[in-house]
Amino acid sequence: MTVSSVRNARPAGFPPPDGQLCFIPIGSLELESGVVLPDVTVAVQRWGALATDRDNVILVEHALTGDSHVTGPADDEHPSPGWWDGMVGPGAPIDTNEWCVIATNVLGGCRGTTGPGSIAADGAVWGSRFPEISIRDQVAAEVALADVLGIERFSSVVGGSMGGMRTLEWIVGHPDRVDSALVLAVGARATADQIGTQTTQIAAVTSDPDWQGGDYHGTGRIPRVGLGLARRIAHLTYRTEAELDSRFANDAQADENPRDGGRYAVQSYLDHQAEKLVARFDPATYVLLTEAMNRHDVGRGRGGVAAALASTNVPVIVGGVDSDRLYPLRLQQELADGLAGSDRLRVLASKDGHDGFLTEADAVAQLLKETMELARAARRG
Ligand SMILES: CC(=O)SCCNC(=O)CCNC(=O)[C@H](O)C(C)(C)COP(=O)(O)OP(=O)(O)OC[C@H]1O[C@@H](n2cnc3c(N)ncnc32)[C@H](O)[C@@H]1OP(=O)(O)O
Ligand SMILES: N[C@@H](CCO)C(=O)O
Repeated sequence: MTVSSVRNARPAGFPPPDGQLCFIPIGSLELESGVVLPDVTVAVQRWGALATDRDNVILVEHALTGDSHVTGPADDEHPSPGWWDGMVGPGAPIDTNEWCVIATNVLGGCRGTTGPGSIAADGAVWGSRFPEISIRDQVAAEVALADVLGIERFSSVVGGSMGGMRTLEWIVGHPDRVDSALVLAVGARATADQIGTQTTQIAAVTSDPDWQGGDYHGTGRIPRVGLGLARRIAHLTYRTEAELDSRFANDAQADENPRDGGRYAVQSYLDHQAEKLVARFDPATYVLLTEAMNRHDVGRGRGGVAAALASTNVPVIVGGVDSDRLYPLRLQQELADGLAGSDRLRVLASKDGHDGFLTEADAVAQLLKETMELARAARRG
């Protein structure tokens, strides 16, 4: 569907405005690989009212293990509180008195959008038959969703980490449909270090005997041990050496002795992070999305990173965390230098490393407010 035909499209079943989870069919999706994925459904939440001419919509993009639940408490539908709780709402940095905010669960996800744990047309779980996807495919699903909802342009697209990858793909691949953006804690392409740690995480999951080639759904055996190991490896890359040492040093976990089969405090902490993820996340989605991040390269098929970044002039705020060892600041500096719509790099000071894009609420709020200024200026036009 072209942009001009979207302008007059009638939104069928626009998501309710109260953050309630709803499911929107978007039809078939042709992937970058040429494979056609049929009957795709996207899980969506919405906050705030849609303006009459639909020119006030903000798209918020979640990271690897997030979902559409950007804000609000945990409840029956949402096992965790919103991952940017307080950033969206009346009077919040993305003020729903002004903006209509939409968040999706990513293509390939396990929180309502079609993914490897979904049922295919033959009535069986997709499992290992689910095709490989790219970050660009994830954005293609969101473009199709926007078409279905009759949203011609987003006033802003914002996200960090894997959400930042999708935001970048939006402004480079669809600059005519985005008025402004916030790109946080990410780079233009996957680095060797990221691919190294991420392929190791994938190996942890797929070498679990319960993985069963990816066809474990419905067997009663889930590769929980492998996913837990992957999360422990990942979590270490999300934090910093200094923060971990200041919290845990070489302490034993309370009432345990590592010399006697007990655990270190940091070991117990990682066990806890692993248990929490295993309780809420599908291992096949973890593998699929991690491989999509390995392939992230905004320059692919566009003449390389520099040409891709130079090809868009969407006004954009680029931010990074000073202690991020997974997505170090040099990667955001490259974005800030290469994107014509960026004036300079914003640096968030944090002890938390990559997770700073989730934990540094005041600094993130400030960047969101700056981004909303860009969106407002474009809306005033
Ligand atoms: C972008 C997204 O969408 S992701 C979706 C939400 N994000 C996640 O779930 C990511 C996984 N978690 C994280 O990355 C981080 O925990 C964050 C970013 C959510 C929060 O970071 P912080 O506030 O710094 O929390 P921190 O890393 O200290 O973890 C605290 C938890 O560790 C537990 N903990 C601390 N020390 C120990 C220990 N020695 N042994 C066991 N557990 C411990 C705490 O009890 C707390 O548990 P709880 O989360 O169940 O309440
Ligand atoms: N804590 C984040 C890290 C990845 O950006 C997540 O779990 O999605």
